[in-house]
This record gives sequence, C-alpha cells and structure tokens, in this order.
Amino acid sequence: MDSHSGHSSAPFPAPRMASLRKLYSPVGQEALDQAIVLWLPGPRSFTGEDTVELHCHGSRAVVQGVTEALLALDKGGKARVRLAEPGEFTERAFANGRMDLTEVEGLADLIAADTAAQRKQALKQMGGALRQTYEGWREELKVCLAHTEAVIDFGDDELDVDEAAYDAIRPRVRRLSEEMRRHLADGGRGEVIRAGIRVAIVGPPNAGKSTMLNTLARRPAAIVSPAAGTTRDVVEVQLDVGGLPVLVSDTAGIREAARDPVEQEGIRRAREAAGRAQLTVLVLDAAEVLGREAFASLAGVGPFLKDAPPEDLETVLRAVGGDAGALLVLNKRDTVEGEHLLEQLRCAGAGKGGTSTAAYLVSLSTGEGVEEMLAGLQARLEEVFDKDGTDDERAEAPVITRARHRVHVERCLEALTASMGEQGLGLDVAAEELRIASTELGRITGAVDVEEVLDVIFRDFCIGK
Ligand SMILES: Nc1nc2c(ncn2[C@@H]2O[C@H](COP(=O)(O)OP(=O)(O)OP(=O)(O)O)[C@@H](O)[C@H]2O)c(=O)[nH]1
Ligand SMILES: [Mg+2]
Repeated sequence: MDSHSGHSSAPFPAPRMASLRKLYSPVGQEALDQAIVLWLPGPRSFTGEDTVELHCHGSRAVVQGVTEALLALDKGGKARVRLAEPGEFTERAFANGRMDLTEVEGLADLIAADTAAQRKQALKQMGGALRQTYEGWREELKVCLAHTEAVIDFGDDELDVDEAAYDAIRPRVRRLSEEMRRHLADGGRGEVIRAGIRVAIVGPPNAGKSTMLNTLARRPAAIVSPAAGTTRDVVEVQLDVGGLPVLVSDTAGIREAARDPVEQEGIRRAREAAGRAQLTVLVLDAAEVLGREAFASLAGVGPFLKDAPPEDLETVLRAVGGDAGALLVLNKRDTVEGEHLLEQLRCAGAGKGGTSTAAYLVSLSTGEGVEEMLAGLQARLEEVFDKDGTDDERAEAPVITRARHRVHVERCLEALTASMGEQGLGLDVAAEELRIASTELGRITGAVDVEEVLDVIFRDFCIGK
C-alpha cells in the first residue's frame, strides 16, 4: 500500500515477516490505520494461494475504511475483488490440496470448541491424525488391488490358480479389516466429546433437582421453590466439568399422582430426558428415603428403574451400582439424622468394585458433602468417556468424530469382508470389492466425489475462515 501511495519509501514487506505499515486509501490518499502486514506467497499459505494479511484495529470505522479501499481496487467492476463467502478460505485450502476433509472438520470443531477435551480432539484431527489413518489404509488397499489386478491380467484362467493367488493377499485384507473393526469399536467416544455428555437430573418433586442444577451451573439457571411441582419443562444447561463438555437437564419431579395435564407432560419429558441421557443423577430427599416414601412413585425414572420399582434403599443402590449410567444423591442431609443413612449406604455396597461411589448424602443448602459428590460426578463422567477402557495406545489413536466417518468405514469393512467371501468368488469380483472399499475411504478424506458433503461441511464456517 505504501509503495503505491508514495507516502513513504518503506520496502515491500518480506515474505512471512510481520511489518508495521500505515494503510492509506487509494482514493484521496487518506490515512486509514496503522497495521501489521503479512505477505504470504503461495503455495506456503493457508489456502495455497498468494495471500496478504492486514491485521487492522477492529473498530467499525477502520474495518469499513480498509474494506472500501480494497473494494475500490476493483477497477471497472469486474468483481475480481469481493468479500469472501463464509468458509471460502478453507474451501480453497481443500480445493488446493492443503487440507483433506477430516482436517477441515477438525478446524471447524476447533473453532467451535468449548472445553479442553474438545480442543484436544479437534487439534489432533486438524493436524491430520484421521487423514493419516484413512490414507494409510487406502494405500494398503491400493497395493492389494494392484496384486489382484496383476493376477487378473497375466494370470492363468484356471479358477484354482486365481484362488491361490488371492490367498496371498487375504492375510493383508484380514489385518486391515481387524484394524477397522477396532477403530469402529470406540464406544462413540469422539462423537460424545464433540456433542457433550447428556446428564439428566431426575427424581420426585421437591427433592432439590433444580437446586442441584444451579449448584452444578454455579448460577440460578432454574427456578427453585418449596412448592412441589415447580419445574414443568426440561431446563438444559451446557457445562464444562473438569474440561469435559456436559449437557445437564433439570426435569419435572416424577410422581404418579400428577393430575394436571401440564405436569403430566412435564413428567413425560422428564422420562424422555432420562432415556436419552448417558448419565442419570437421581436426586432423593433423604428424609423421605428414611421414611421409604420416595421409591413408590419412581417407577420409570432411570433406565435401571424401568422394570422393577425398587422397594428399598438397598435395591436402589444395587441397581445404581450395577449401572455405570447413574449416580444417586440423597439431598437435605441437614434435615435428617444422617449417621444411620450413611451406615446403610456403606452396607449396601456403594463404591464397591473399584468404581467411584455411586451414592452421596449431601445438603445442597449447607454445602455439606457437595464437594465429594462433585468429585464423584466428574469421575463418573470420565468413566462414560472412557467406557471402553482406554489404555495408552487407545488414548493416542485418533477417534471417529462424525457419523459420516462411521458410515463409510462400515461400508468399507463390508466390502473387504465381501472380497474375502466364498471360495470360488472369482478374482474380478474380489478386485471390485476392494475398489469399492477404497472408494468409501476416499469419501471420508474427500479424495473421491465429495460434492454433496461440501455444502454441509463448509456451511458452519464464519466469514474469514
Ligand atoms: N433443607 C434443605 N432444603 C433444600 C435443600 N436443597 C434444596 N432445598 C429446598 O427444597 C425445595 C425444593 O427445591 P427444588 O430445587 O426446587 O426442588 P425440585 O426437585 O427441583 O422440585 P420440583 O421442580 O418441584 O420437582 C426448595 O425450597 C429448596 O430451597 C437442602 O439441602 N436442604
Ligand atoms: Mg425443579
């Protein structure tokens, strides 16, 4: 800009070096801003094309002035200078081979990341972890296919000779299939990290469910009142629990006696939320548990209570302890003589089997026992994330983060299985299946016809990325 305006004799910025420059309008030579200017010649730029970055001040007047100055460079209105569409930079990077589709998706996830776990996963994917996995598999398939085709082209016409030739390739295809099966059996961890774990707070009316939500959210997100039946609708709050993304739902108190149709609908929604949740937090009033009144109305609350309404605390605890998807909170500890209950909890085996304690006696009013309960909740959430037992190798392996990947890997695996199918299948059929398998992997990375997914993937990007 300076070199054209004649305002200074500052040299054209050196490639990839930040330079401090004054920006002037080409119309009237008006000063617009003092900015950092970066000159990034292609192909070593984000898009692969020649790029200039102007790091201006963010005020509306500066941005508008600089934008207008740039658009004014489009002499004759040939639209060679225009504002970028949302996601256009990334789309160009993809079109120029700077990124594959999984890396693009990783970037989108990084931009949208709310928690440390999401950031970690997105960075890994943006860095090419999934691309390397899928491209590696595709390379291996290419080799297998080349061998198969060589036999078809030059081999004997005898079927058993064909078979013998393909038998040499079978172990490689089988090994690849095994690897894919392991990749698919990730318990949906990557998808859960992207979307967040669903936690439903359920229990009878007035037990303190909304107080529980507010405690977790550290703000009065839901209305709390002494009247039973306060919460009618599901109240959802997005939380970061120790770096893990969590979507917590507070629900209407469940009771059989509800007559009011609005309350009945609320209860229906509460059960639905419990059914969708990966972790259920069952909140009971400790005083009622002592009186054993709480259980009668709880049928259908959590997955573990669906079939048999439990009669007593021991039954509930056994059910909760046997189900990694639940946590029992006995609230209003301040209103009961707690020692007896604590003893009962211990006898009923809460915390057995090396897992975190399944039941907690707390007072959400006084805060007693709350810290321990929060630690237990976090431990439970971590279990949900790692439910397939993440050994170190697993933790390092890139995970499937979108249903799209899963569909194509499954189809790829089907084709591989078919290629090793019945004896006497014929080499040309086997080769065709290998080709299908390779195409399916290519669809994930974007090496093969991607038109239909491009819109979906780039739609969520903001302008300027
Ligand atoms: N004493 C005592 N009262 C509590 C405690 N936790 C909550 N409460 C009170 O219990 C009442 C009900 O609390 P909520 O959080 O509204 O209960 P809820 O389960 O959401 O009730 P519904 O929405 O009606 O199903 C309120 O008056 C709270 O202040 C506690 O630990 N001790
Ligand atoms: Mg409530």
